[in-house]
Amino acid sequence: MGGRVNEDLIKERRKCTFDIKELTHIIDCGEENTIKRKQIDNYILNIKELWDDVPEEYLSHKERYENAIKKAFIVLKVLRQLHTGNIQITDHRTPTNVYSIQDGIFRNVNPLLIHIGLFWSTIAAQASTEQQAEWLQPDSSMIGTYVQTELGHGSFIRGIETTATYDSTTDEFILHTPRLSAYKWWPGGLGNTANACLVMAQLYINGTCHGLHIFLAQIRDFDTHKPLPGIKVGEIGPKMGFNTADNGFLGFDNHRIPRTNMLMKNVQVLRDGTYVKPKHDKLTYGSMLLTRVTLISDLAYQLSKAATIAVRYSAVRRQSPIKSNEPERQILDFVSQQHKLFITIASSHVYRVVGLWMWNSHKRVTADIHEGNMGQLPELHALACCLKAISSRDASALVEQCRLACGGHGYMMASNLPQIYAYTTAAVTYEGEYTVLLLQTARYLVKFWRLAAEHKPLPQNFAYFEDYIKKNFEQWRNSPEGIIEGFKAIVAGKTKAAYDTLQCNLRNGREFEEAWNMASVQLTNASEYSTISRNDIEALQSRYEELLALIRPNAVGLVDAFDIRDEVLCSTLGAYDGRVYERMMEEASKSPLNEDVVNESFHKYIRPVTMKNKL
Ligand SMILES: CCCCCCCC/C=C\CCCCCC(=O)SCCNC(=O)CCNC(=O)[C@H](O)C(C)(C)COP(=O)(O)OP(=O)(O)OC[C@H]1O[C@@H](n2cnc3c(N)ncnc32)[C@H](O)[C@@H]1OP(=O)(O)O
Ligand SMILES: Cc1cc2nc3c(=O)[nH]c(=O)nc-3n(C[C@H](O)[C@H](O)[C@H](O)COP(=O)(O)OP(=O)(O)OC[C@H]3O[C@@H](n4cnc5c(N)ncnc54)[C@H](O)[C@@H]3O)c2cc1C
Repeated sequence: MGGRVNEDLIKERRKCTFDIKELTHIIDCGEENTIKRKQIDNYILNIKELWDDVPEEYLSHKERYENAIKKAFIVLKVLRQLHTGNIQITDHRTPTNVYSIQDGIFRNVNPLLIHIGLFWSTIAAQASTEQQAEWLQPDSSMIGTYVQTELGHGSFIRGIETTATYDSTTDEFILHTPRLSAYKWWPGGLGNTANACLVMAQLYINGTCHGLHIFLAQIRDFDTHKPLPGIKVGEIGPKMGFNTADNGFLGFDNHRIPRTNMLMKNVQVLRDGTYVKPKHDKLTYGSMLLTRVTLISDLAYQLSKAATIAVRYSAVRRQSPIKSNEPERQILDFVSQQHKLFITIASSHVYRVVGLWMWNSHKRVTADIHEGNMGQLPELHALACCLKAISSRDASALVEQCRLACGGHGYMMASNLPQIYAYTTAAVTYEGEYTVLLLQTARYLVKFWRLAAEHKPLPQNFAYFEDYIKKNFEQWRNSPEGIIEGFKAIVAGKTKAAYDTLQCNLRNGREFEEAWNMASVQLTNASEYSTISRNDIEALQSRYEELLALIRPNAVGLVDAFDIRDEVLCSTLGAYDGRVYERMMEEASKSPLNEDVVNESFHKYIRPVTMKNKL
């Protein structure tokens, strides 16, 4: 759409007091990354076949999938070309990767997301060198997915019922789905797209269960794409979002795979059935750990999209004067509106920085694990669980806040805010449900509180538990250091309260697991523990309002610095030029209900009723 940029946005950009490009480079971790990102953006966004004539909301469930799969294979080809050209596109230090561009191309989810993101990365992390050499071929026929969750079990994966039984006479595993609740249910791309999968199953050798292991299984013929004998596979149906992801179900009827299809980097089953244990029980859960870490950055990016849309719209939208004799004001001038939006911008930066830090920590800990040192794994797991849970919950709440901040127009699909919300809120559940993950972190904290309570030595990271016990916390100070101290007090107080309840339940004769369940609200909820006083809260509130006023002239500059192209934002409300009403009218004209001046239903159903008495 050509035309002038909205006058209010022009003024906002003139008001900005910092160098927008400089912030973009900081967000991208350096100017060279910004340049690389823009090159990839240009390259991909110039592929004409990736753009829709009809907005995808008007397509049927089947058409949506077919449209998405067409695009997915164009993108896959590009990915392979870029890889061949040695362009590193999967570096999660920054959004300088092809994943962010996909948001625009699919306006939904790439059906190959799990193939690209989880299938290959799990093989790379958990298959032996020989297996990798065989499977990780650039021209592989495999389109895979990650198949873990079942109808009956998602959170409690030890309860998974699919079995992989070793048959030493044929040197094979027999994959089997013993009952309905054991059907695999949810994996992305499983419904129609994948011809292979990594399946999580209980390993049985000579009648002994060795717990969960990962197996590579072909499920469809590479040539005809028909399900192999003994495989029942299909798609699970429409969802709140993720509708192009063909999430699927899968059942095995004594399906045989070679022994060498178990992922054997960390654990092995030998030809004679000997089981060689891994160095750490939970290395099999490594893909979940990695995806949780990756998600923090992805959620930061979703927040930056929502903030860009809502802030630009709020600068363009004028409604009601503040003083009665004044013209109507930009809704961005209302302090309550600033409160809704600026927190979203800030949260995006927070999770971007934390996501990057976690990504680097993951790299470091993985390198240690390769050297046989598992020492840092529990802390990384505890942090990843907590941060994935909190970032997804915050992101979905803030995206929804941005949608509401756009009033009625935020309810339009063409604003793209409903789709961003549907995408973001799914992350609260998948890859470890919110409460379940918080309880994993609580388990870790309680362990160290027990050491503190028993006056045993604590690692440096937990020294503040001891400070709390000795009442060494300083009075609240309104400064970054003071805020960190305040958070430490909250964590220590919260952990102590939960620990005390746990102990009390145990003293009352409860078994540990039951006592844990009874304390679980305290284990997950924030509590009132703080060194902060009522006066401090009032001081903080007025400081906060001062800061809102300080940010106000830079609001549009701050979201421009996210540097998200219109083709990726896909929003009538958030485009760079701010021509909101023109875009809304243009989008409305695409509705199939506007194709005929009089819809045929009028003659069939309306007219016979409304004209009845007049005939
Ligand atoms: C890469 C490119 C992608 C980029 C794009 C990103 C966007 C992605 C978008 C969409 C993707 C959608 C993907 C969705 C995929 C899925 O959802 S796959 C399925 C995921 N499922 C889950 O996450 C299940 C959650 N449940 C669990 O993880 C486990 O059941 C549990 C951890 C809750 C409990 O496991 P359990 O075996 O029962 O352990 P416990 O007895 O509770 O604890 C035992 C000890 O093990 C430690 N531990 C647990 N997990 C880990 C781990 N991952 N790593 C290290 N350690 C672990 C735990 O702390 C206990 O330690 P202690 O005994 O010492 O206390
Ligand atoms: C969009 C989407 C994509 C997905 N993609 C994949 C995929 O590619 N591959 C795959 O294998 N899976 C996938 N999943 C499945 C996903 O990982 C699971 O849905 C998720 O792990 C939650 O498990 P659940 O559905 O069993 O929830 P449940 O565990 O049944 O949760 C229901 C409620 O019970 C509570 N609860 C459960 N256990 C406890 C406990 N111990 N203590 C306290 N409360 C508890 C939860 O907090 C929640 O409130 C996907 C899911 C979605 C929504």
